[in-house]
Amino acid sequence: MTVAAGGFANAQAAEAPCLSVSHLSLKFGKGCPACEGEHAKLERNVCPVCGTVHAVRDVSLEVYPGEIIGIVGESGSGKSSLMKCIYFDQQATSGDVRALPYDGGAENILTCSPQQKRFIRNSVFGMVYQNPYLGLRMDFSSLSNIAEQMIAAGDRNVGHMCERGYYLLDKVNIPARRAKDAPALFSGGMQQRVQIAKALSNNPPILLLDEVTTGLDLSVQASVLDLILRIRRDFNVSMLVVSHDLGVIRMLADRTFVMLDGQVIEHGLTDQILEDPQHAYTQQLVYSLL
Ligand SMILES: Nc1ncnc2c1ncn2[C@@H]1O[C@H](COP(=O)(O)OP(=O)(O)OP(=O)(O)O)[C@@H](O)[C@H]1O
Repeated sequence: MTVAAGGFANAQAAEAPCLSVSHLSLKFGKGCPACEGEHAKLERNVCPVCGTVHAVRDVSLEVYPGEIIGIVGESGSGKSSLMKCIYFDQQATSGDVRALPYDGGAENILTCSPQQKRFIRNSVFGMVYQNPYLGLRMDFSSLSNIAEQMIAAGDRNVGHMCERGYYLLDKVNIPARRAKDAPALFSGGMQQRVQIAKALSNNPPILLLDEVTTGLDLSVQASVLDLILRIRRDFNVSMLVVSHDLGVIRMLADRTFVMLDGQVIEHGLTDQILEDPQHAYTQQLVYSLL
């Protein structure tokens, strides 16, 4: 198993996407002839005949090195399910996902063994959840949270873990004097910053961020968004950012995919989507932002 950390050295690799998702689908239920295939008839994302929920339908996207891709859509559109499938929190029903940093993208990582998936989760991806309770051990110190992630990737050098922990906490603006405090004692914005530091522990080339600013005060939200942009610049990581808030996507994403009822209904450069939305739903989203 090999992983190229923190971006790609040669120009050829920089041309290739670091993450490719092809025809990814996730359904809850068995499906039936009425809801499968090209002429499927669904009510929103639900089959009116068998009740199967088609949470993600045939989604394809590519993320290039150093790029931030935004996924936007209303609640229930399938954004989080898509992210969960990529990070193996949820088993996709079908599809193909390749990560260039993992064996040069030779394998569909959805079909990897549990051991390979653990490696990919620890070393190729860094995950930041909306709910910090999912990403952090609230009663461990912030330093221990980072060390835990490094141990999971095979690091056993206490000095190295400590050094990296202080370095990353400093990068996310957590002062050294709070490094031994548990995240349970921190504000929501600080918890998200510790989650970001933990996600960066093993220098993963791809960060996955799921509604990371939802529920935070506006000023705290702005500081976390600034931090994310700084992290992209300093660590040269690619990011997949999920949010229901087009304002967040506008600030972060180079390209944007709009999801509705499990499908991508529109995608393009974020500026293009904002200036000239084509789909009626995207137009509604954009006008509500003005
Ligand atoms: N375990 C499950 N069983 C059945 N349906 C599910 C399950 N998990 C999710 N869904 C459905 O899948 C669809 C997509 O959900 P998902 O959470 O991905 O949406 P979302 O766009 O991320 O919305 P939110 O931000 O509210 O989570 C929704 O219709 C949801 O009800």
